[in-house]
Amino acid sequence: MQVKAGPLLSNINYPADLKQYNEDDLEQISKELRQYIIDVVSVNGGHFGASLGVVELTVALHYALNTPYDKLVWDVGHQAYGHKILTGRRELFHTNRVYKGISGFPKITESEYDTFGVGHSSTSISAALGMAVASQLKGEVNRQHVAVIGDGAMTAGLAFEGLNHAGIENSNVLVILNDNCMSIDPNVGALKEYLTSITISKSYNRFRDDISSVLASLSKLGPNAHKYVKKIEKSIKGTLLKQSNLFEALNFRYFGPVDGHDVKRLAQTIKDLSAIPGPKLLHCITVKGKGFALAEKDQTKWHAPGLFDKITGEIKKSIPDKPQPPKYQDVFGHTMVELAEANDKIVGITPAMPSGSSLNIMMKAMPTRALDVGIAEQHAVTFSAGLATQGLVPFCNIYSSFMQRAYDQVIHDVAIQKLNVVFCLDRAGLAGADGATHHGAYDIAYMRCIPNLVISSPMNEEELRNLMFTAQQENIGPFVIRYPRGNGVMADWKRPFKALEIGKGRKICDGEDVAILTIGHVGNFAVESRSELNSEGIYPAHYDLRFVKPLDEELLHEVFSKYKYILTVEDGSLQGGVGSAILEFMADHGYTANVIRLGIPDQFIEHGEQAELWAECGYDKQSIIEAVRKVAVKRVTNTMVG
Ligand SMILES: Cc1ncc(C[n+]2csc(CCOP(=O)(O)OP(=O)(O)O)c2C)c(N)n1
Ligand SMILES: CC(=O)[C@@H](O)[C@H](O)COP(=O)(O)O
Ligand SMILES: [Mg+2]
Repeated sequence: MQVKAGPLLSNINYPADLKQYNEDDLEQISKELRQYIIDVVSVNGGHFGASLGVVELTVALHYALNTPYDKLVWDVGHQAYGHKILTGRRELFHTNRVYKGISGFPKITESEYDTFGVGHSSTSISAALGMAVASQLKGEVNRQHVAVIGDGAMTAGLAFEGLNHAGIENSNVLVILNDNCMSIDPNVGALKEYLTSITISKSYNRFRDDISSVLASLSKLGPNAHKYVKKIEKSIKGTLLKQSNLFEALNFRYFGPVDGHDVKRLAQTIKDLSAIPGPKLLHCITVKGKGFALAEKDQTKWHAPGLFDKITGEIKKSIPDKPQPPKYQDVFGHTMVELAEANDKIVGITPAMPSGSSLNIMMKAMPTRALDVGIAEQHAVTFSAGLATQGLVPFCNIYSSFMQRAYDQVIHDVAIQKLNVVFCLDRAGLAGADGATHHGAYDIAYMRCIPNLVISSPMNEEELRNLMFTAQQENIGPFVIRYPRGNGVMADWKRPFKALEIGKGRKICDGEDVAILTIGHVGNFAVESRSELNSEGIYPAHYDLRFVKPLDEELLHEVFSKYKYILTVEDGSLQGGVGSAILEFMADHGYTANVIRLGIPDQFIEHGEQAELWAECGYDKQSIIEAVRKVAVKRVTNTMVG
């Protein structure tokens, strides 16, 4: 749905248009930009609070900088809607995150203003530094390199690796720390406490005022201004502040805290800072959800609320004809509490996704036994390993695509030492509207090659519970359970726990000619395909593998000795996935059969509804029907039982 922009915003297609306006118009432009984001996101969905919080910062940056010559890098990118609207995509913004529409994150192929593709957090400082060093090496002059990073993203080790390096490079990098005290859930950790303390500390406020007056006089001082700043800095700050300010100690010049909603002052400050060479950090205080009262009040709920009524703030729920099964994440959350009540060794860990993983259910019920460790996947894994060395049973819940960050930790800290860590990989498979950066496409392939791991995937909620129950038993070793974004299939999922035999799959039905082998939730697509195929006289067998590793060899010997065609279906990359494992089994045991593999092809899949993407990749119900039809022989009658 197309939405009309306000009178000033409708004249702005690119930053050059913005620059035609007077500084005094920036407030009105910010107002219209904020309203435009509200208007579109309310009917289209997407991330919300983060973009509202940086409206003024976005306007100020594009007003003060010379983008795209100056390089502006957004961290995570979920806050970059204003940036998209001001850089040639206002008219397209209604297609944000829609299948074949524009991406919800900055993307290098989408616009020259998107300097770096993002989606995963905490990359901005390293990327901006890389650009700044490249500028130096290429002899480019007067180019600014700006990283805008949130306080949540700043909790990651990667952000500190970037700061640590930038502090000795003397490159032209400005880090803007967008501090709203929030990650998706409230931000956590000692850094957050430090940022709060410098925000309220009197000496820093005094320091901020001193710096502000220096900056105010800068424009009068001309091109040699930075020399004066250095001199004054020396006398104001001395070693005392350097020692007491984390960023100063890392050789950054620290400015702030400043009001991140005072657009005019922000624009002036950014212009002034551009005249100062070397690494600088501007600490901006903003409010996530700014300008939409409910979003300011419940910032977690309004991080990405779905569709809503922009007047009443009512979040719209699509009303299904029948009650929906629960989300896999909620089954995980409730089951954690049940298991932890019975087993006091269990601990829950999430790197900054309490709501997304539903570990918040356990955090509420057992606050000392469920921990949010910040956006720190590597730490989450090694911390879990540490817990496991002491006989505890950590359930470390990480979205499949974010687990890519912690690969070495899985191998080096957990698998080699065969520690009892349970990895619950949520959002495994195609994640939907977040697109290529967030699809959990690779976990099967990248985990399958690691010795000592058990890798499993439940076909429904009961299986998820039973796999969790199985994984927490003593001396099981590292255990991976992968499950997708969204709902399961069972109304009555809360059934008594049952231990599953590791490496054992199950036969769902016998058949003729073709055997379908599935792993995880996509097994339901095969079940759904059956009635249509049966009505045509086609009767494929169906097996749910349940374990990717170890494979159920007995089951596979049965399949290869009975069926001519074997169709594998997985919600993961074909390269190195379950289908590949079946081909390896076939080669290792000298079988010959026609193995047809359905899954994610060797390309990055863009954004859209999950169902659209499953169809595009060719492993939804319809694709299974078509693949089986191509090879199966039609029978007039059949005696097979389902
Ligand atoms: C590596 C990684 N882990 C987790 C996430 C999920 N995530 C997206 S935004 C976000 C919170 C970011 O907080 P902050 O940087 O402060 O930005 P804000 O939303 O507050 O503006 C998280 C945890 C991610 N995108 N990347
Ligand atoms: C930007 C980001 O990484 C998160 O906000 C992500 O979009 C969450 O995804 P879910 O909605 O699947 O929790
Ligand atoms: Mg934040």
